[in-house]
Amino acid sequence: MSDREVRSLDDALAFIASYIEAAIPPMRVSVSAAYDHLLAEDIVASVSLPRFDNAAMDGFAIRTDDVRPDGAACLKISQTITAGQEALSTLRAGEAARITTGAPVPPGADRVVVQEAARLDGDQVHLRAPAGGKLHIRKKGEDVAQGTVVMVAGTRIGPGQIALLSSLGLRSVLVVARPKVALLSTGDELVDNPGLLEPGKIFDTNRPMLIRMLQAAGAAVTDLGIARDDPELILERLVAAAADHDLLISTGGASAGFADHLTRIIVRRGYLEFWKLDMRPGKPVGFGDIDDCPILLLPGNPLAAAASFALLGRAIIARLGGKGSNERHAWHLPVTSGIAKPPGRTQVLLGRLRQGLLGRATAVEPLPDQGSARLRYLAVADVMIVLHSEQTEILEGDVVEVLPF
Ligand SMILES: Nc1nc2c(c(=O)[nH]1)N[C@H]1C(S)=C(S)[C@@H](COP(=O)(O)OP(=O)(O)OC[C@H]3O[C@@H](n4cnc5c(N)ncnc54)[C@H](O)[C@@H]3O)O[C@H]1N2
Ligand code: MOO
Repeated sequence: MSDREVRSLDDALAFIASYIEAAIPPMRVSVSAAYDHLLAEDIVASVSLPRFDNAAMDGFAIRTDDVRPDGAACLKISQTITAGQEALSTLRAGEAARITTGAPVPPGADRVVVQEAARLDGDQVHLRAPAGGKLHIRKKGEDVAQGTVVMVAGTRIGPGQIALLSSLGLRSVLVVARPKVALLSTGDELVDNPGLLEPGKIFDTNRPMLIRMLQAAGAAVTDLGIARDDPELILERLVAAAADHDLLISTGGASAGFADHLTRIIVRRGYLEFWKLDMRPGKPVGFGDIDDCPILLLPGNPLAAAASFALLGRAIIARLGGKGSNERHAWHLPVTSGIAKPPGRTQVLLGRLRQGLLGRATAVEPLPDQGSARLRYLAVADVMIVLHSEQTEILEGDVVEVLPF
């Protein structure tokens, strides 16, 4: 496809979907190392949970047949079973087994009576087990039946998923490998370390922000630091990183100025597949490859970098992880005030969520002062509002697409 054909955001996403054909291969990791990864396989329970009938309370395992009609029973304590032991002998008529929570219920027993309802008397126990009372037995497979699909591919592994995987006794799981992304800031004006700034310099804003956005998107980030506006130096850094990364991302130098080198650099070692989209901010965004490694050129203005990363960078990373690049993780919410927008381009605005009951977002407030170089509202925003190319006048209460920041 030539760069002429890719003009809209949708064209760009379709291009990315066809360009990145193969996902990076999934990897097998231990259950604990799978934390925060996406599962790359369905998990089928190879065992039942609970694995065996066990006591839900500390007390006595009994046979209901031994309970008198008035709910009382006097039984001989024939065995003691604690959690971790095996229940070997069958409970016979007239017997009770002293048992702890989690211990296997002996064959023959069909009920556990809590110790608060029992009184010991030598090797006898007097207890009350009225009809209709709780059985206090956790039955084998009542939680998870063997053969059930308990997690599907694509699930993000959090603490709860780790709990279930561990309970099933899995040693390892197949997860989507984190795409390795190298990030480079470009610009003579940029300085990294807080301290005194020489006249004309500014602190790098984009890289610290993008590192976190990349990590949140599931990437393993290599920080390539800042490169001066020197084409040879920028090319050298990108070529070196292309060898062992799945994606390169640059910020700055993406537009048309005499010191904007990125588009010219790329064509020396690869292709510029598309450049400049009908989108604001983020218009000068570009995509291509260097030594067969895809590269995303983000514009230098911070909001432009954030918006184009949210729309295109996340799509590339999702694609590398095996997803369709058009499946954006977005919400839809009504806006609290109207927005005027020219047709024919995608527009991204910063927004703040309005929370309703239980912190649920009920609406989104478009924030003012949306110049793409302005920083103040970046710290107030929690989302980006994406207005599509065909949308024009958005009225208060109209539902819009909202992306997490
Ligand atoms: N003649 C034209 N000028 C510009 C155009 C255009 O089409 N024609 N497009 C404008 C738009 S839209 C954007 S967005 C910017 C994008 O420019 P570049 O990607 O070439 O970025 P730079 O020129 O290097 O920087 C732009 C701006 O952003 C600041 N910057 C850059 N990197 C960082 C960083 N890591 N942290 C903080 N700030 C950064 C830089 O100092 C500039 O102020 O171009 C417009 N111009
Ligand atoms: O696209 Mo630029 O991103 O307007 O600021």
